[in-house]
Amino acid sequence: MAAVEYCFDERQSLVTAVADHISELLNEAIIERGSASFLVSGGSSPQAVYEALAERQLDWSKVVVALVDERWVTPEHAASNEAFIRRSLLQSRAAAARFIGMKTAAHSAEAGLQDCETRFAALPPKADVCLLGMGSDGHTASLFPHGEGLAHAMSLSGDARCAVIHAQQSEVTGAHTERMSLTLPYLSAARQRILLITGSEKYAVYCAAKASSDFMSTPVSAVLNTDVDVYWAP
Ligand SMILES: O=C1O[C@H](COP(=O)(O)O)[C@@H](O)[C@H](O)[C@H]1O
Repeated sequence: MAAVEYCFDERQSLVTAVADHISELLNEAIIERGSASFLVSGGSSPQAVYEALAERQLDWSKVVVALVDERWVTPEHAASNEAFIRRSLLQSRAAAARFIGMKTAAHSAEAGLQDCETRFAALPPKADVCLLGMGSDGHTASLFPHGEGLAHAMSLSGDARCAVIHAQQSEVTGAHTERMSLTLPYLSAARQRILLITGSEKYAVYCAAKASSDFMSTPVSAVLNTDVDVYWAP
């Protein structure tokens, strides 16, 4: 298991390379298995990749797009990852894709967990592509350092796909500490993981995470312990 790094001089080349890689993988999945599943992250880093992907010629009607994590806010909220994916990815050609979000009508993430698990049961045991981001605190998806629920979400013995996380409030989380996340086992089962990182501050966090086995302090370290392609640009 290893992380393979692809470094670029500037962001546009990174965006094109990641969009090329993902569209190839989705296309191969459609040819080989008749459909493709794509696990997507929120955050600021992937926006340009999603906008590029939305224009790619793929049979998007055979693609299921599903979130890796969500803040427990309604899809109308400015901080909603679902809203972000609908705005950036599910446009143009990619509007034909099916979407699985995490926020339910339930008043809390705990109360919504079972419905969320039911939604994600529609996905195959191994999703085809999983695009992850990383926060400057070493979180990925909503696996936040020392978050409540983290040990359960990271436990390799469980077969749950979704988990509730209560992150510790920080500059990174803002007010949105109540989260739903895919579990480490389900993220790790994907046929291909891609970690997208931009900027020198995050590169330093990534290097430290790669050298660490303290998964509770830097959850992204657990992903770096699997086969993952890491794409970086300044
Ligand atoms: O909270 C989140 O942050 C991470 C990283 O986002 P970025 O803005 O630093 O790129 C993201 O991967 C995750 O999906 C999101 O909910």
